[in-house]
Amino acid sequence: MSSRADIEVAFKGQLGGFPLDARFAAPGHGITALFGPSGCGKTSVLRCIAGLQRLNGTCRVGGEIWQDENTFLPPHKRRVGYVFQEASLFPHMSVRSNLLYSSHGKVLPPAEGRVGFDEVIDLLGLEHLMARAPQHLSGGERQRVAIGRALLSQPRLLLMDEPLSALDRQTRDEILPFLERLHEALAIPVLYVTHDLFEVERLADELVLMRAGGVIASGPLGAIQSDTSLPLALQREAAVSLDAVVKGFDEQYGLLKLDVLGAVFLVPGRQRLEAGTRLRLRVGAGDVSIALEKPAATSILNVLPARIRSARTVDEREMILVLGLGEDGAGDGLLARITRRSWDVLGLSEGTAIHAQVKSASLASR
Ligand SMILES: Nc1ncnc2c1ncn2[C@@H]1O[C@H](COP(=O)(O)OP(=O)(O)OP(=O)(O)O)[C@@H](O)[C@H]1O
Repeated sequence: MSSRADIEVAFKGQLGGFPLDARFAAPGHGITALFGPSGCGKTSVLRCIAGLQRLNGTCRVGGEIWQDENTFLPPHKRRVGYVFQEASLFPHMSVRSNLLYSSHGKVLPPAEGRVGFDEVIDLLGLEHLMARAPQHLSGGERQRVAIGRALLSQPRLLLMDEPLSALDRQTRDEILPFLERLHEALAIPVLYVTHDLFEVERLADELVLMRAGGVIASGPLGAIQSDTSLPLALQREAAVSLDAVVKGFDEQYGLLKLDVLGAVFLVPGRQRLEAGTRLRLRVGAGDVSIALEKPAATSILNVLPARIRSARTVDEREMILVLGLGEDGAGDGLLARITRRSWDVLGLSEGTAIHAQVKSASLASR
């Protein structure tokens, strides 16, 4: 049974003149994003975890001690897979040989707990590229091969350092679904460094917020997104990511019915999806408004019973509210950015039962 503390890191020291003091715990499954502005120390934390940079501290992964006051395992004993911004493939080897590098050119037979060769090829869509040389691959294809090679080294932990930031937007959008599929199919925990909130919203299960060499908060994505004491919820583009399950499809209007905790959303769907498919919904704080009564006639598709969990003033004009979906407010959380005037005119307070009107919610497959 995995627990939140399957990955525990704490590093403290100076990198040149830069003080790093970073401590967090993360579960041994899913994607944990390390998010923060450029130069806040994200890469340095990954390098410390990989054993490539040595600072005082501790690092425990899945019950193994990689570093503590008495231990410092060298990088090759840590079993990490590392994916960098730029894919560094061996130029003289085919895609297939690159993928099989860590198993000395051999496809290992399937075994319990081992990432299978065919599975990786399939998940990353590499079948048709196997005989190619790296110089004949697009940037996105190269990065997919680099991810495959890292996975086939059978890591206990996959470290990804801005794996999409060297790619143009279109290529990034092509790769994201592959990362989402990996995340569904494989049990290897991933620490994913990014300064792109969009990637966090789409991929992360857990979030470690970093600033100036330190960790200001860490925990499940939804909890961090909707913590109004943190900077994320106060940003203009604040949003929550909801994990939803397809319940049905309205053929006539092309609408997907999606279950989240405490509500059912109707969202325009590109295609019919199997009931039970998992999707991620993004709901921006600016797309949610509040009604005390259920509006009798509205063009808004999603008008959802909810309760106000908490509220915080952002500036002289606006407030940010945390809502709990459902009549009892015990479901998933939403953020709503409203004016202070509306708060006063509607006589809102914490605990008030309201209707959340969601003007738009965008979909990403999981
Ligand atoms: N070995 C080192 N010697 C001296 N300074 C270092 C060393 N490693 C990192 N630094 C400094 O530590 C700070 C944090 O760097 P780091 O690359 O970890 O940040 P980051 O959050 O990953 O940034 P980016 O998003 O731009 O990659 C920077 O000021 C960097 O110059």
